[in-house]
Amino acid sequence: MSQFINAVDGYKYLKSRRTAVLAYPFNGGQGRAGVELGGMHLVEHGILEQLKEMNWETKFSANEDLQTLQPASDEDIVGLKKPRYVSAVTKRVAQQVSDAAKAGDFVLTLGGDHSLAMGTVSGVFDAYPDACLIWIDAHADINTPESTESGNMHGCPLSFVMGLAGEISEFSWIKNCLASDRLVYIGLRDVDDAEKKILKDNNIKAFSMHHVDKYGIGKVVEMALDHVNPNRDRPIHLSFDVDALDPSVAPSTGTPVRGGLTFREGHYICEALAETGLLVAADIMEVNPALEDEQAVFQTVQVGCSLTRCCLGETLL
Ligand SMILES: NC(=[NH2+])NCCC[C@H](N)C(=O)O
Ligand SMILES: [Mn+2]
Ligand SMILES: [Mn+2]
Repeated sequence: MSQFINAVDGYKYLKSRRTAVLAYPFNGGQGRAGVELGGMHLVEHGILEQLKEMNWETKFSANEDLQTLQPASDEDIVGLKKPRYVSAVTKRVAQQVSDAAKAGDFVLTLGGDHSLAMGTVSGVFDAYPDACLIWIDAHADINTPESTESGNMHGCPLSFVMGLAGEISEFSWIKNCLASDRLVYIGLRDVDDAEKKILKDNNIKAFSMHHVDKYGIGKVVEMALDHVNPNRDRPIHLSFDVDALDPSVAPSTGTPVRGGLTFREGHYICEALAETGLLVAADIMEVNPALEDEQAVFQTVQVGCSLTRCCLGETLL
């Protein structure tokens, strides 16, 4: 395709075969300790070497100093927990993601909890305003400050980037960058009543596990792309919460829900998106190595690494 003058090995929007790997040791968007260790576990499991082996140059940021962004006091705002900490961290995420995307790198974000996506989505859409977002999750993560029952901001990131969260001065840096027809979900099975109303009112396309069973994952990914990317020309941001996978596949995560994607369905999604040549960024979120036994942690970290490699083309022939 001639419009993609910088096409790099099938990745049409990248300027070189380089991945910016951004790890964020952050757990402030939810209540369970350990999720801050997820990204480094993927690194210790060898994700950087694996990508090098696949001929990707990697540029790694560990963001070990995130704690310094935590304010001394952080009172709830409209029921949101740790709002200032989440805002400060995700603001940094947005800047780093935007810089890397503008440099033409593939942006790989390793969480940490899913509130980090306030930053990744802000950053990707700053660099690529025409992008679309594919959100793989058991949950919709679109609660507003008013609708959230838990107050955990990992259940809210999408309402902030879609302009549904209302005016909160602490989050005034976040732009309404994501239109409702540029978002599609796959894997949903635990959606709050208030979130169902938000999805309906805003006409947001969602493929639940029911649809995966009904149509099969191949057809679901095709329908998802038809919705957000009908001409197959927009950059794609994939945000993958490992709790989309069945707990038998990815047990070490903070909010597991039974009846999830199989190992192959999860990998198929990553492969099919890599195959479009339009993928510019991927988030691998909510791996919590403090949960379940050693074997479960190994399995979850391993699956996080293999999903990542599929996004970067490992299994394409
Ligand atoms: N990223 C996640 N695992 N989110 C879980 C969110 C659960 C629930 N809907 C909430 O808002 O608290
Ligand atoms: Mn989830
Ligand atoms: Mn999530």
